[in-house]
Amino acid sequence: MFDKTKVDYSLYLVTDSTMLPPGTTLESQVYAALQNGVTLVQLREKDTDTKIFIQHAVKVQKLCREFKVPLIINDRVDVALAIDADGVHVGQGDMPISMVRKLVGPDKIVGWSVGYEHEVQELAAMGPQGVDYVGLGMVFPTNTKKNPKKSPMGPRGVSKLLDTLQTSNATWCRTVAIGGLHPDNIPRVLSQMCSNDGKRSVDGIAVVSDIMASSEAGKATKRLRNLIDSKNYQYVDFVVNNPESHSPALEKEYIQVTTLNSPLIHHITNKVHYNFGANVALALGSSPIMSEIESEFVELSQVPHATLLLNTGSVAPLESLTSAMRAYNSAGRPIVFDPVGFSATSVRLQLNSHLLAYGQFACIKGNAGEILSLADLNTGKMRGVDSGDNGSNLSLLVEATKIVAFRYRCVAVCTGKIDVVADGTCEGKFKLSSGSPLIPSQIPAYKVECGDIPVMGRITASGCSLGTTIACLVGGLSKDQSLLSAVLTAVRLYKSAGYLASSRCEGSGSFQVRLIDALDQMFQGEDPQYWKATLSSA
Ligand SMILES: Nc1ncnc2c1ncn2[C@@H]1O[C@H](COP(=O)(O)OP(=O)(O)O)[C@@H](O)[C@H]1O
Ligand SMILES: Cc1ncsc1CCOP(=O)(O)O
Ligand SMILES: [Mg+2]
Repeated sequence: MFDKTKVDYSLYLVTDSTMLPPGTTLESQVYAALQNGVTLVQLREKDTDTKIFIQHAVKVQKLCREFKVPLIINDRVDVALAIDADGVHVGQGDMPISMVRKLVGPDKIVGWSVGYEHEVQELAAMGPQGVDYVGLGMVFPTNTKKNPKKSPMGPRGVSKLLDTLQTSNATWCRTVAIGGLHPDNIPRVLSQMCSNDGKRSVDGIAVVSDIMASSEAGKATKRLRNLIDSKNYQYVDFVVNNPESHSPALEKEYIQVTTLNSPLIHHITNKVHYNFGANVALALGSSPIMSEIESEFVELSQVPHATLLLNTGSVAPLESLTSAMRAYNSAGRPIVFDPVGFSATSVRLQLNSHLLAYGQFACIKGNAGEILSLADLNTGKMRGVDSGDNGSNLSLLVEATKIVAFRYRCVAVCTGKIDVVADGTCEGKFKLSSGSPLIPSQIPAYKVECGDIPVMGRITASGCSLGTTIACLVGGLSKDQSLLSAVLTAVRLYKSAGYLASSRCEGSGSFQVRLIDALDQMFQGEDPQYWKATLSSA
């Protein structure tokens, strides 16, 4: 009998014998998985005759006992009782939890599939005698569930369910994330799935096809085991921690390295920003390419120092944006994300939420309306792409920027009269079960300001072109330099250039030209007095 309070949920194999590769059996796959680090097994064999199901269950149970790993039976409470399994897992449409518990008794493990906050509240109301753990999902679409009833929730959706577990004090209940989890997304989702209080992350992940459909199930399991145990998600090929303190001398070094490396800045952006963005990149010693040609994305992402600026102002097709994101994430190259008009329309909200669910961004930048919306702190709906009345008090904007940085494990930038920068990367580290290395309020945040420069907010693509500036400095990074410092340098450079240009222009028309002049001069020149914007802790 297992002490169900001591179950290790970290790597949960859910079986499916419909996807076995030739030459393997259900038992051989389970055995290879048990040998290489699976910590819990669920026998889930839909549409199998009871007799055959029981035959498999007895064999698998024997294997699990050899490795001291609990065996959970999916759906079939009768089979679980018949073989004295260690527990049972039921879905929302299966036998009610109260009946399951009555049949299996208090010591067996009872698991429940959960996808909505009200289902979490329901389990919380049952108390500890109800559900012992929940399968949260589906995180992403998966072919092991026919006609999924729910749209994929992504790591953000799981985090919301973790929030509900926290707010409903279901402290006893453990959690596993399930649905479309594979090596290319597991580190990312493990680093992003966390309650907003920073205290609870998932206790593990459930996988199906990566093991069951693999002709090398043992090797596949070991790879998953290593990803989970690494507790580290280094999503770009330079450091995401920030050992050095920021200084003008450091900024000069970052500018020099950008000039030296002349990063390729791949823009997928809105039509308004095209020309302006390309010229800003050139002024900053970088090499712009504006391309929505999907068939060249992988090739572009492999160019040394390639960086993607994903700006959804006039949205390109979702498939195109997603494939670009996947290419740069796979290449370990940074993506700067500008979700223009994030909540202005349901189309934009859905598109940007999809991108946030499927990709990792090095930097997410937006105006006050966009950042407040991303942090679920926007009282109203954005009107168009402009920030709206961003008279919101600075402390709210700082809080929102920290939340965005925390949720998406990136450096977040909120623009306005005062720009806010927050580093939620937590040095790429994550923890199972016990939340995040940092909670939102502990996220380091900075202010960059240079007084009121109204003209900066009155030209279009000025925010977009800050995105280009950030992409240039981030793209130029060498291996031992830090993401945060590159973003801080970009924001201070751009704000200072805006100040300089505003003192030279005759109005918003000439401001844009003067801005490029100022960027060009400041980037090439040695005049520290141009760097008027101040950086301070927020
Ligand atoms: N009133 C202002 N004073 C100083 N800088 C500003 C002001 N308004 C905007 N900016 C700067 O202009 C750029 C665009 O900011 P914002 O208008 O918030 O973004 P967007 O163009 O995406 O709506 C940012 O670099 C920001 O720092
Ligand atoms: C006007 C407009 N419409 C779609 S994108 C865009 C430009 C937005 O640029 P920015 O975010 O820099 O103001
Ligand atoms: Mg903008």
